Amino acid sequence: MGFRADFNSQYSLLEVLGKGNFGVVWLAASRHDPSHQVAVKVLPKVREDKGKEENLACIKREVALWGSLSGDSRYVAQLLGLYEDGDSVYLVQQRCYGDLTSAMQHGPLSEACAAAIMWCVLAAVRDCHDHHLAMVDVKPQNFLLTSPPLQAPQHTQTQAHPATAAPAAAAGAAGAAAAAEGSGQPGQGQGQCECECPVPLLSAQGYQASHGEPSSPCVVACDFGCSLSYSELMRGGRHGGSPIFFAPEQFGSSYGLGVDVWAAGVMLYLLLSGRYPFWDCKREDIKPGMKPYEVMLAVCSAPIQFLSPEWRGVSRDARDLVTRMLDRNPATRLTAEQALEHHWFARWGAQPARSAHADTSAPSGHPHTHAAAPSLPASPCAAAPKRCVAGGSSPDTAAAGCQEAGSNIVPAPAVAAVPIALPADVFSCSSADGGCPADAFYHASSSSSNGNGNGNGTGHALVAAAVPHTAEAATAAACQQPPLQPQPSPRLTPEPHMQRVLSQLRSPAEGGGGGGASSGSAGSEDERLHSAAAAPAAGAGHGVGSSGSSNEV
Ligand SMILES: Nc1ncnc2c1ncn2[C@@H]1O[C@H](COP(=O)(O)OP(=O)(O)OP(=O)(O)O)[C@@H](O)[C@H]1O
Repeated sequence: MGFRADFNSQYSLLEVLGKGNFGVVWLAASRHDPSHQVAVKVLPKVREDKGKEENLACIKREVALWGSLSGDSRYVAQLLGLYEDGDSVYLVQQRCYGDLTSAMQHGPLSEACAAAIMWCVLAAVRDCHDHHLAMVDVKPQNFLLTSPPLQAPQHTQTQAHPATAAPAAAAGAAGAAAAAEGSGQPGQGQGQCECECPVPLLSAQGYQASHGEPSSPCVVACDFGCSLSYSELMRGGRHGGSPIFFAPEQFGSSYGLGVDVWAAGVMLYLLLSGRYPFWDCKREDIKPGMKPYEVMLAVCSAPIQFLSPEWRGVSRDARDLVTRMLDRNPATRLTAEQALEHHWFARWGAQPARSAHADTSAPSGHPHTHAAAPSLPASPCAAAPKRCVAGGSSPDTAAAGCQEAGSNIVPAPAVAAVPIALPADVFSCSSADGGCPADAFYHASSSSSNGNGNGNGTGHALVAAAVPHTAEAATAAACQQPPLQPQPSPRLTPEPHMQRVLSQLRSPAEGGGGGGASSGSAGSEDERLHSAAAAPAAGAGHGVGSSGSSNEV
């Protein structure tokens, strides 16, 4: 393949970080400088389901797309070196700490946290689009944490998301905090600062780190196996990816870059509520074994609502952004660039107007390669509107309480539903608490991930403060505890052979030219890509059928 053949003399494999469908990701150290640790994805050259040549062509294609992006975007996991031997290919890359699902396992995230993460997600998508590439498989599993996640923080007991705390628990930990806050009514406290976040990015420094030089983003994109270049999109996109993140037009035969923004919208909904937008189930409870047509019906026609308890206390700005990203019309859906300019981000300190972050002097010529740090408030905690503890049973009660506490909470309006009859079980949840039995559906596209890649925080202890005695103290502790320092991870330098190998891979003969598609005029092509004809929702089924309708998702 033209890759270097001396992997073993350059790196030693230390431990398995995770397993994918086709390869194993190892933690490895440089033999010359053992403190230099990297992740290495080891892929077999021969796979049972593919001939060797076909398999190698797929690897080359993905490497070409990834290499081109990672050289230009700081929001994409860095590809540092390419090696091979008789049996395997070794992709040396930036060491990360598990994927975003690990940060979501304790329930919804605060808005501050979700904003920091979503900024990086959208910036990665934008950078892909600047390269005339659709990422296509935007989902939490494909964004890796650049710092070790906070281990199940003790303070979640006092700062549990209002909707995730069972009443009994609320009467205990959160209730005690609320009582001490002065409400005198356990479980009805309001105005709790939303500073919990499993991603170590709560401090002003941390937030800045996710936005500007020189620190690193909190998450970076990986896995470009489903990505499609401009010409591939124009020929009619394929049905790669995870259907639950599909945009309506993706069930049809033609789609454009907008599918990534839709998927990012699904992610944002998930981050803020722990639920998928079109199913009233918690993420882990989604009904297993849904057929593609069932997913399609929901995605194409179910109302986008914010009625579940998790949305109490979430700002109108956040819901507005979700709604605009989940616009079923790809022609009017926000672009990634427009989404980054949404005032929800400005609310958290980012001012990502094109003029603010564009760096047209960047050598690559890509205007977003080096984002300038937006101006920041002194502290995101100080600037942050507070999130209610949902003491009342109705959204109105919670809203009133939050408004008293200085927030802009309003009862959540439902987005108009498209009237279409759906099989009841598409939305049904089977267990008593509204949950469904299993999560097979969600994990269908990465079923063999074993979750080993979360990192154990070795050397990066992020110790939760002692449980505060009052809600005020809890707020203060959360806001004033020493800034959680993202681990400094300066841009690593790709090995010298990378440039040569990547340019070979990008040659037209290799067909890996997605990354090279950035030549030529962007304007009208971009517009077409962003709004490539969507299959009408009601008639979108043919696309699924063509990709094998009997397959479960
Ligand atoms: N650079 C990295 N640093 C740390 N952990 C990583 C890194 N890349 C991947 N991982 C972890 O390794 C595991 C497997 O990753 P991999 O990319 O092979 O999975 P996958 O998305 O299922 O891939 P595929 O479907 O292409 O086989 C995941 O759990 C992921 O969190």
